[in-house]
Amino acid sequence: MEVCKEITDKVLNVKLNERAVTGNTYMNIKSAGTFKLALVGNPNVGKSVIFGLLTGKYVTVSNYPGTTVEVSRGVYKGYEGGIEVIDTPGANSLIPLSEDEAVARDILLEDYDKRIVQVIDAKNLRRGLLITTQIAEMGLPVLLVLNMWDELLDRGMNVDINALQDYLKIPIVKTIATHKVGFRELFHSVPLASVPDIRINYGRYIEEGISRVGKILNNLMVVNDRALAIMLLSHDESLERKLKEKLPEVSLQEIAGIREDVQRHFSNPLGYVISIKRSHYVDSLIEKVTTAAGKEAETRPFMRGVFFFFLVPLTTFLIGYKLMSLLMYAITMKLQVSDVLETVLELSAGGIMSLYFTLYLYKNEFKTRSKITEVLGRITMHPIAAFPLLIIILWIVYKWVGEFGSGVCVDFLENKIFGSAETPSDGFDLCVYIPFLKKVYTFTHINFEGINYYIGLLAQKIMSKDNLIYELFLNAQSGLIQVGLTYAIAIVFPIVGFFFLAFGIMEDSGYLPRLGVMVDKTFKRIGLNGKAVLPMVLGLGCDTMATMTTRILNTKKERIIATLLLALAVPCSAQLGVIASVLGSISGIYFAAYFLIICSQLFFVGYLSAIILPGAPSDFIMEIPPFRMPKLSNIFIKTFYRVNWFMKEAVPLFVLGTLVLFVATKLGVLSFVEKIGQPVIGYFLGLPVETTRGFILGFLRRDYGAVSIFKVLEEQGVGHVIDPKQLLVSLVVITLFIPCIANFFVMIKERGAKNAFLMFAFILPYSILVGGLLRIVLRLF
Ligand SMILES: Nc1nc2c(ncn2[C@@H]2O[C@H](COP(=O)(O)OP(=O)(O)OP(=O)(O)O)[C@@H](O)[C@H]2O)c(=O)[nH]1
Ligand SMILES: [Mg+2]
Repeated sequence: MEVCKEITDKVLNVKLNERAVTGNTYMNIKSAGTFKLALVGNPNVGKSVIFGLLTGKYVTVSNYPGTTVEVSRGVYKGYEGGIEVIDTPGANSLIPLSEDEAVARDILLEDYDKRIVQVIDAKNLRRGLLITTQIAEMGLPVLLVLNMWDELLDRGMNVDINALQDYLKIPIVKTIATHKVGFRELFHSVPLASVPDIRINYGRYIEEGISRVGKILNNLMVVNDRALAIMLLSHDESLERKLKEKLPEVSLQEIAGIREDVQRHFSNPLGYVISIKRSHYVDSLIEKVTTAAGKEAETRPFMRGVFFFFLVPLTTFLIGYKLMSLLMYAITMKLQVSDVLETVLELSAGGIMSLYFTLYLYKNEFKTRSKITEVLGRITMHPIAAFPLLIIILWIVYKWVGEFGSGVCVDFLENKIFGSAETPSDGFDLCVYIPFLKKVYTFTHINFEGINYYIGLLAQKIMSKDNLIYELFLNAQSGLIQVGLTYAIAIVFPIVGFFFLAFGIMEDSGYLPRLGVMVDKTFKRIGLNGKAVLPMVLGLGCDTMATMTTRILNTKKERIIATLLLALAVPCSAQLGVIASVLGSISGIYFAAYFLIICSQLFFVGYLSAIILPGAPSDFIMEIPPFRMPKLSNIFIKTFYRVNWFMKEAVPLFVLGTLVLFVATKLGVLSFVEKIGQPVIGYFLGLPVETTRGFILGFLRRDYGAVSIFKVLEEQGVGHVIDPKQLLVSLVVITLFIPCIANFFVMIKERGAKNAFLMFAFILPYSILVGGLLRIVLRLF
C-alpha cells in the first residue's frame, strides 16, 4: 500500500508540476502538420518505452545501453492524419563512435520536416544536455522530455523545469514512462517544439574555422552549416564519408586544410577542445537549475527486514552449506568421514558464511539505509562477492532452462503431447509435485495418446502407411509433421521460451552491463571489451539477433571478432538445450568436457584473431544503469515477441530441412552424399556415416542437426546405447560448425559478403579439424 501511495504522490507531484510547466499554451492539435517525430537521446533513458506508448508498437526495452540498434518506425494517431514516430538507438554524442550511434545521428541529417523529442534521464541531466547543445547547433526544433523523474526524486534531487525552460526557450515535460505519467503533456507539447536558445562561443580560432568551413558547405544539408562545420572540425569521419557524395574532393581537402590550420593553435585534438567548451556551458546551466530536494528514498521497513534478516542469512547459509558439501564430496573420495561429522561441517560452513555476510551487510548497508536494489547492484560489482553470485545465477538458469525447460517440459511436450504416429503415448497424469517433501500428488489420469498418433490414425483411414504422402508427413526419420514440426514446437519452443524468460530478468535488472565489468579484462585478451558481453550472452539466446547487436561495438575489428566468435563458438539456447539434455543424460562429465572445449575454442580463436587482425581493442566505456526490480509485464511481452520471431524463423527452416532430407533419401542422394562424406565423417571423425544427415541439417539449423545426430547415434549404438565419445565429438563439431542459415544471412548483411564468406571458409574446416583432434585425444582415455 505504501508503495502505491508513494507512486501516487510522485505521480500527482509530477502532474501538478506539468500543469505549471505547460499551462495554457497547448497548441491546436489539429495544426500539428505533417512533420515526423524522432525520438533521440542517450542510451537507456526510456526512448523505446515512450515509442511504445506513442505508437502502440512494441520494441525491445531492456535495462542496458544499446538495446535498440536499428531504427523503428510507427505512427502516433493522436494528431489528425497521424504522424510518423521514429525510435533511434541511444547516442552519447552526435559525433558517432559506433554504428548504432551513427544510425541515430543520420536520422537527424535526413532531409524532411521533423521535430525532435529528446529523451533525457532526469537524474543524469548533464549527459542529456550535452546532446541538446548539438541539436541546437543543427537548428532543429526540439522538445525535452525529462524521463525517469521517479528515480530523480528517489535520489533526493530536483530540477527547476521552469528555470530550464526559460534558459533554453523550449518546451520541457517530465515523465515516468514506465508508469505512463506525463504523456498528456508530452502529446500536447510536441507541436510547440522549437530550436533551443543555445549559442556556445568556441573562441576566436575555432569560430573562424567554423565560418570558413561554413562558406564551403553553403547550405548543403537540411541542418545548419554551423553544426556540420563543428562536426567536421571535430574530425567526424562518418560525416566526411557521407559528404564525399555531395562535395568535390577539392572542397574536402580544403576543409581538412582549415582543420589543420585551427588545430595548430591547440595542443589537444579539436574534438576534445569543442566538447570541453560544451561541457562548461552545460555545467553552468545545471548549476542554475538543479537543487537537492529532500532526502533519498528508502526501501519500506518490512521489505528491508525480510531482505536483511531472512533472505540474506538464508541464501548465504545455503551457499556455505553447498560449498562445503562439494568439498566433502571431494574429500570422501579419498578419506572416510563419518556422516555426523560431514553434516556438522556442512552446517557450520553454512552458519559461518551466513553470520559473516549478514553482519557485513548489516553494518555497511542496513545501517546506511541503502535501498535493496542498491545493495544488490553493489554485490554484483563487488570484486569478490560478484563471482559466487555469478555461479548462483548460472546455476539457477541451468535449473530453469536446462532441467525444467529442456528436461521436464520438452519431455512432456515431445512424448506425451506430440508422441509418435505409430504408437500411443499412454496419456499422462495430472499431478502436482511438492518440492521439499519430494512427493507427487496425482489428481487424475488423462487419456491423451499424442497429436501425432491421432493424425496417424486419421491418415490411415484414407491411405496405407506405405503411401508416399503418409511417409512424407509421418515417417519417423524425416516426416514433415512427425519430425520437422514436432522438433520445432516440442523441443525448440520450450527451450527458447524458458531461456528468454531468464535472459529477460537479467536484462531488465541491469545485471548484464555489470557482467561486462567482470569480464572486461578477459575479453580484452580476445580483442573485445566488456561491452561485448551483451552480444555474446544474447548469442546464447539466438546468434542471429546477437549478430545484429554487435553494432554497439566501437571498432570494426571488435565487430568482426564478435561476429566470428558468435558464429563459431556460441551455441544458441535451442542448441545448447538439446546438447545439455543429451549429454547430461549420459554423464555430467561429458557436458563439462563439452563446455570446456567450446570455451577454449572461443578463447583460442579470439586470441588469435586479436593478434592477426589490425587495430587495438577500444576502451570499455559504458554507463552502468541502476539495478532495478524487473517489471514482469515487460519480461513476458519481450519473451513473447522474441519467441514469436524465433519460431517464425525456425519452423519454416525445420520443415524445409525435413523436406530436403526426405527428398534426398527417396532419390538416393543421401546415400551418395554419405559416401562422399565417408572419409571425413567416418575415418577422420570416427562417426557412423548416417550422422551426415545431421550435418546436412546443421546447415539449416544447428539445433536440429544436434537432435538428428543424437537420434542416429542412438539407433546405431550397440544395443541402442550411445558411445559417449562419439556423441561428444559430433556435438563439438556441430556446435563449431558453420552458423545456421539465418545467422549466415545476417552476417552477410552486417559484415559484408566478403567477410561472411571468409568466416565460413575458416569455420567449416576448423570445426572438423577440432573434432578430429578431439577424437584422437579421447582415444587416450
Ligand atoms: N524507473 C524508471 N525506469 C524507466 C523509466 N523509463 C524507462 N525505464 C527503464 O529504463 C530502461 C531502459 O528503457 P528503454 O526504453 O529500453 O531505453 P532506450 O532509451 O530505448 O535505450 P537504448 O535503446 O539502449 O538506447 C528499461 O529497463 C525501462 O524499464 C522511468 O520513467 N522510470
Ligand atoms: Mg531503445
